Amino acid sequence: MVTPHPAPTRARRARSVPLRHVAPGLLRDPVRALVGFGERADGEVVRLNVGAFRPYLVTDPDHVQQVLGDRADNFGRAGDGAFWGPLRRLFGDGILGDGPVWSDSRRILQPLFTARRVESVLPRMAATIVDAVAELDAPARAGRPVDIGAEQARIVCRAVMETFFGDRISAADALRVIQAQDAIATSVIPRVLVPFAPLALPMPGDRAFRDAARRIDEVLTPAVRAARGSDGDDVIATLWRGSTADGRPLDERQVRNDTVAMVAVTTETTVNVLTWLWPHLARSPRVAARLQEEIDSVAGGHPVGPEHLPRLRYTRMVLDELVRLYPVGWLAPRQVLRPTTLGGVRLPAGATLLVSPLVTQRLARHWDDPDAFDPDRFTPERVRARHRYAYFPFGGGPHQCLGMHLFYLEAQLIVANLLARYRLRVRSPRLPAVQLAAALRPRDRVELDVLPAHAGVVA
Ligand code: HEM
Repeated sequence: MVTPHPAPTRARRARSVPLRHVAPGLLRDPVRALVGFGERADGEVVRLNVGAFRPYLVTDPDHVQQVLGDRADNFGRAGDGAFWGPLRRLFGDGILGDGPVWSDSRRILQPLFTARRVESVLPRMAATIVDAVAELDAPARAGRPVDIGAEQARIVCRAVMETFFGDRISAADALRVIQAQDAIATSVIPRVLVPFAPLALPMPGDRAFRDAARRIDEVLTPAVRAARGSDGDDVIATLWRGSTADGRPLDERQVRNDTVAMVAVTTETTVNVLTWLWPHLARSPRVAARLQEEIDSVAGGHPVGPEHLPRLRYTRMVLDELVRLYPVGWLAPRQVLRPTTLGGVRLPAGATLLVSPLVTQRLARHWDDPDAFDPDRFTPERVRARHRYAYFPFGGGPHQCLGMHLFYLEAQLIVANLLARYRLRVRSPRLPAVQLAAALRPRDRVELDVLPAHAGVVA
């Protein structure tokens, strides 16, 4: 049922939070500055006074629920507004958009990522992950440190390209796409920071963005064309077989747009978020010991497969805590479609709302000691006691993330297999700084020494 929209008449204007309160920190420590905005809002819908750009910040779980879920029909994701406008130059219309085109893409892609469907590909995915992890034997033998972000990218690309893209894109090509995505993520920052600048106005980063988008198309367009008319239950063949609500087949543009989007979301999300795990474990020896103990007792030093996952409960809690602190989809901007009110505040049509799991998930009014890494926040009792939208790393409502099941199962397999086979030691326990690009990503590399967990590993 759609909740009626409150009449805009009796509402008040939003309180304004001026930029000078937080500007000094915005460049130095953007996460702290954004959470600072959220703390100042104190649960109200407030207006951020960022020069010409004056979006509304929505932090309270009840309000988030209305925007993303209950009243999502009045808060659109489409438009050339904050964030999505610049990214549309790469992803076009499709699964990362809104309206009828998005709805066709969502209906076609959703069945590929249900819990059941992901579980059905798990045996194959687990075998690939076990193999890809074992390639770390070489640096372990040589005593050579590894860049764990690069290793995770290698492991994820192999696992996902095989199971969701039917090997139509080689792991090497997928790594090339990831490199171009890295360039996209950083070159789009000026436009994310100055969201009111028209796209026609040249800005720093535009050329790098265009070059990277071209490199992505050079890899993915041939794969898209080759898959036309073929069988298979992979992402690209499924898109070609899909049709619009009025029965027309998708055109090449939409298949291309959705392929580019799905390669991006299946790769950089998991790769980026896992990078923070290792320094956090080094800084929280009790968490590290409990995680290791669970993996050892469940898998007994053997490769970890799908049959072990239901018993890796603490591993799952560690991942829950990781995406609380580092929700890759850190910002979900929305546009008000018809005048309405939210939390007693008047919202005109066209206004931009900023909903951010990064902010709500670090607010002291909802989380004790919010910056501490504490997986025990995710015991079933504590989860039940919390508002559904105090924690929404995967969004909610009609645009809820398609990849949630994939993320948890894949990440559990990667982490558990790494720790079943090796002892990983970070060279520095310093946490990588957070870069707020199109997705949230670590600004610094994390280097690890790889030691064999038992004598059988490095013969
Ligand atoms: C740590 C991992 C991930 C996080 C934190 C995450 C987070 C999110 C969030 C917050 C949204 C909602 C955006 C909005 O409401 O505007 C979203 C959407 C989406 N995610 Fe994820 N995601 C992750 C991994 C994945 C993976 C592995 C996939 C692969 C299938 C994926 C596919 C998608 C898609 C297709 C959408 C758009 C859905 C739609 O608009 O209908 N995500 N994700």
